[in-house]
Amino acid sequence: MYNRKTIMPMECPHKTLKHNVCVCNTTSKLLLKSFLFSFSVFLRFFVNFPSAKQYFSQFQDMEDPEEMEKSSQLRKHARRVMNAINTVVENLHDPEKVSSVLGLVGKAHALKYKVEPMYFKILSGVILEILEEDFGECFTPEVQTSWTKLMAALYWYITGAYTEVGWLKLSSSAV
Ligand code: HEM
Repeated sequence: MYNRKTIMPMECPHKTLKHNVCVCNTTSKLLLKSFLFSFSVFLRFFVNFPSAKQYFSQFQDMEDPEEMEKSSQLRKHARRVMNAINTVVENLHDPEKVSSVLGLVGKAHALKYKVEPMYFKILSGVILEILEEDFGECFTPEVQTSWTKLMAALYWYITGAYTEVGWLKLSSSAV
């Protein structure tokens, strides 16, 4: 069973930076597959940015984090997000695959769920925040740079898909 202390080994073997973007497959895979990690990310995301809940029918009116925790929709989405990011990490050597995975995510969120793209940027910030808090000394400046680049790449591909489908409000409204 993973916990926050064990999902990231003390000596992260991030000697093989891929395209200068990510840490290393082993570390990030363990991390991204960790339920605890994805769960902390999404709880904080929805507690600190409650307007993001508007897209989720099951918990849009919930305020109590303990109640939100039980939502199967929240859990399922957290898992999907981490799986998608993990697929990106595993395919950093293959830009076409990365583009196709994130293109589909972008198009679904623009056309089907109509999510304001700014929420992707906010979510990236929360992911980076929790990584820094939970992994302290393992989150070295080098690792931080890698994750920041990964998050920026994600945002770039996803918003590229938004633009492709004609979503023009990329720098919109307040949260
Ligand atoms: C990197 C960030 C994200 C990734 C990789 C991601 C990934 C996914 C995936 C794979 C699905 C299922 C796709 C489908 O139905 O075709 C999904 C569904 C969904 N996503 Fe995201 N997502 C992300 C961020 C967000 C954000 C920021 C929001 C809103 C604030 C959001 C709202 C939704 C909603 C409402 C659904 C449908 C949920 C349901 O039907 O239960 N997603 N997401």
